[in-house]
Amino acid sequence: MLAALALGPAAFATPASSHSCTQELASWINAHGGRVHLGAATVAGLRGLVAQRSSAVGDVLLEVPLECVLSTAGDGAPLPAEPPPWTASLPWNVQLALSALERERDEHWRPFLQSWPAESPALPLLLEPEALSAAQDDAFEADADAACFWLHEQYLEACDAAEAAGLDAPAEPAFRRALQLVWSRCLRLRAGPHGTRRLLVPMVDLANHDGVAPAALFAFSAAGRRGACVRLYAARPLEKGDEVTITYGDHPNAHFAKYYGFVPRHNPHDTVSVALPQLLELSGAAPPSGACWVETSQRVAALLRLGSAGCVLSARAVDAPRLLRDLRGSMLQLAVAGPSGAPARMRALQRPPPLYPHLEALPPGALEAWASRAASRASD
Ligand SMILES: C[S@@+](CC[C@H](N)C(=O)[O-])C[C@H]1O[C@@H](n2cnc3c(N)ncnc32)[C@H](O)[C@@H]1O
Repeated sequence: MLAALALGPAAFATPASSHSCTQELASWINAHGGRVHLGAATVAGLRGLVAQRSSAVGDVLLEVPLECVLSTAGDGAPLPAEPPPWTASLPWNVQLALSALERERDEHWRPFLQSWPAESPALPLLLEPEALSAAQDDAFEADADAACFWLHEQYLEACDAAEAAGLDAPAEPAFRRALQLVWSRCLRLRAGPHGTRRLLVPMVDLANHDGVAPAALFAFSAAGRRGACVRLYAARPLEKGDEVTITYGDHPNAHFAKYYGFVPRHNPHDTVSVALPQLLELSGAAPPSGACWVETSQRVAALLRLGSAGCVLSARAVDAPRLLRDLRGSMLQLAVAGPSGAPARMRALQRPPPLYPHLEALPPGALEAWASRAASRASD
């Protein structure tokens, strides 16, 4: 059965005609030489894909020919539907959004683009400041603000590019919706001779995320009925009516919130960056001024891996005893910013950060003792 995976309410209203849309979409893909053994269903307000027949691991559930796929430009062999040349100076996601907007007027693309939701997902950049502050995460709030600003800047850039090409600029609401839908619907794929591309693939973009046990895997294949295509393969045995999910990638929760408008319930890849002063303040042991911490720990940052126990939206709400317990537990890794002062999360992405020797194996009580020593130094 279709599992309700959403943590929050449905991200967007699914149009009433959504299922006739997806039938038309399937016919369109078939008419271009594809194969569709999937349908759409809505459970608890969330539309997703369902298997139309039972399948074994490795069975092809869906095959979408490349002429039905919108792609970014790339260095490899060209793909049939790359963005219009006048968008070339813009970031890849803006190019894809403008490509989709331009093709909305093209009859060929109607079955695909009308299957998109009327509204974009409830992304943090759309939230009012009061709603954002409920996340209790300054970095998350700042990032949402920056995304809002970035989107407006991109709109102005897109208008300039359109004007230089002698075209009408898109309306800002349509541009924003298209870009937000591109964020939440595109795949990054190694596409054989076409190189690595970001693609908007009809029907695949109806698959919801399951990062723990996705039902299907997507891949480029040169062996479609009519040549190259994107395929969905069954990743486990499926019965008719089972939800067909994919994984959107090993991202932390902040990434899911920012680009997809939801936070997975179980996410083994979630990480939260916490500066040591903040960590100690949370523990209730450090003085609120924190100046002493910043000096003594030289902008020490912690990379906190909470596993399925937490998410970025509630990280600061975690109670101090549990935080301290986690600190000693194996789920937690502490990393330290080096002399460059770069945040631990950024360094961790580049290469494994050196572990801070004092924190590597933290004995019970050590953190509290450290906190109280620093607190007494701060009050001297
Ligand atoms: C690629 S679309 C998936 C299909 C989408 N449900 C639809 O009806 O078009 C991605 C969007 O689906 C929703 N979504 C996907 N997986 C989800 C999940 N596990 N929980 C909640 N919402 C999810 C989010 O709104 C996300 O931005």
